Amino acid sequence: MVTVQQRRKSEPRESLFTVLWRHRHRLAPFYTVIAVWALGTLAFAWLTVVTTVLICLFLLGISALWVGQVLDRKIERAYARVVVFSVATWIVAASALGSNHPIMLRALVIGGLIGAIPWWLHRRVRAQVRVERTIAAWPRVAETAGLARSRLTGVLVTTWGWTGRLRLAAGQTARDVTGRLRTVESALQLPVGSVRAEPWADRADIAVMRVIEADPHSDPIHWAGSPAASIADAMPVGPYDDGDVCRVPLYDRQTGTHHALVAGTNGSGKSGLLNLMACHAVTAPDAVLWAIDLKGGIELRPWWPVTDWLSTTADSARTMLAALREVIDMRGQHATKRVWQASPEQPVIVVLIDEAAELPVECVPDLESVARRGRALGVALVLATQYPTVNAVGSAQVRAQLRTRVAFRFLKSGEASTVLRDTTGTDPAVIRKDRPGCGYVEAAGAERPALVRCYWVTDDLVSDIVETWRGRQPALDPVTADVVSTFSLDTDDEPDTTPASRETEASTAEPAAPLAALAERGPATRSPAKKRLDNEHARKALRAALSAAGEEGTTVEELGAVCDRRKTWIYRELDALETERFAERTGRHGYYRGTPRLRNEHTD
Ligand SMILES: Nc1ncnc2c1ncn2[C@@H]1O[C@H](COP(=O)(O)OP(=O)(O)OP(=O)(O)O)[C@@H](O)[C@H]1O
Repeated sequence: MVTVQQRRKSEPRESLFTVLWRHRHRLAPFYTVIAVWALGTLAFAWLTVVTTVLICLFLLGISALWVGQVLDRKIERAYARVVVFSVATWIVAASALGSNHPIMLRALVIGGLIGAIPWWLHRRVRAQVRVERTIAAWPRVAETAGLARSRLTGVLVTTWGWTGRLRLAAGQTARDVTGRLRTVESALQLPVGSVRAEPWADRADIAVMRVIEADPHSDPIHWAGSPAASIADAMPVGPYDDGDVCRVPLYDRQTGTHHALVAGTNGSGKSGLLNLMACHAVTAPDAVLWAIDLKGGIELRPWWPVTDWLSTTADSARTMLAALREVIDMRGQHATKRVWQASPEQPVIVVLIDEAAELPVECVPDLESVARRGRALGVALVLATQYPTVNAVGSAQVRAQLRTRVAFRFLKSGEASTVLRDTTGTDPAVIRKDRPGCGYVEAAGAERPALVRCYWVTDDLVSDIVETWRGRQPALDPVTADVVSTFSLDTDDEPDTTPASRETEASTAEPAAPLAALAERGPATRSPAKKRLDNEHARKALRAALSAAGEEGTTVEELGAVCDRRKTWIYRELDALETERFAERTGRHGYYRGTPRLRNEHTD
């Protein structure tokens, strides 16, 4: 029997060059010192001191920019800048004194040693050294794991571990690697579950191997709050378990909107993801948010000030879907391009539906129609449900249109296939219960079968975003606005004041004239058949309401009810009135009043 030692002896001896290359990260400070000495020698031999200074200043400028771009940690940037500056100073001095001058040599050796210590202690370098050892040991590991003759190449150390390409022997595939992950972990003495493998899309004989040394999913990851520059930008959902960020498109300019199905058991993180999508939609300058929350508004109601339409009951959801269907009809008739081109003048409508299974069955034809035709006409549907059965999402037709799929935790293994098209290597039933927001994502550009932890948007963050973005959403395009204006604004579309609280307010307060008229009219329910005020009358009503609001002022919601318009229209008009100095904000948040100028105009 051949022992490990005998086998090692029989292996061919490596050349000095291979050894120096393999240990390049550990030996980098020595290589740098030699390179600096050589540059000093060249500068002394060929350049004047002035030329050397100019070249060094130029290189210092470039490296300062480069360091700022490449290194994300302050301490790393500081280290790099000190090293670059010291090297430049030494080369300039060497161009005057010569690099073999005893003082220069002493400075180089001492400086090199001082610079090398933080380098050797650095976490990433130590990780790199560990990786180099793994690469060296790979032929033996591969043999033990049944992947003989495979080679580990292109290894990169990441924040969370390392990633490499496994070049497989003829006949081996990525599936062979996934089947042997536990053996590989054992041979490399790594924790269970820390090695992942995925196929390489371009070549069947290459697998991507990832080793996770620190788990990026161990704690909730708060949303960083970056606004979307456009709804056409893919939305960052959260990091995969190797730290790469998963991005999901809600819309793209070539193929239109991407409808989505979000499913998982209760408490698995569906509403969290809807909140993340709401952040994306309300901060994008070319999208408006419509939302149906059939949990009575508990999840999406906080977004109401920045939504264009929020429904919290089955009845108003039915109205919204009927309106959407008509919007699509009209957009289709007026469309000049094959795919809706989102812009602030013609925004995409992002429709979030929480608890889609609660939608009344009468909605199904409208939902089917919107799912089928909305893609090319700027309507993005996102359905969240605990039960991803055909019935829960309306029909097989609707489900077929939901091209983005997100599967959070399920109770049973088989359930994954009701959401994900490809369940190889994924099992949402084994997602840890204490990791809400973890799930598998299938979307254009996000096909990896790896776990993602969605960014978490806290309630405080939702309030902050709503306050910051209030009034900044685009107005609906005229075609859509015309259609929407013929649909009723049900009482539950105005959830800041429940019907009950509105009754109390009406009986206790003494509202200004137009608002009193509203109170007399009762709750703001309109029949779908009733036509709205035209724009001219709505503008007159707005001016009258503002001038009647007195010093106290009035809210956008109340103005919306008086003028028969949604908030985006009111905000746009208020902006114009503010510019003309006819309206102003009172000191109280969200309250507006007419200026003396407007009041005088009205008295006249
Ligand atoms: N991405 C996340 N990161 C961290 N914690 C999360 C995340 N998503 C959700 N949670 C936590 O899990 C809880 C439940 O999440 P959520 O309400 O989104 O679940 P759900 O799937 O919508 O549940 P249900 O179907 O019962 O409404 C949240 O209150 C929050 O504490």
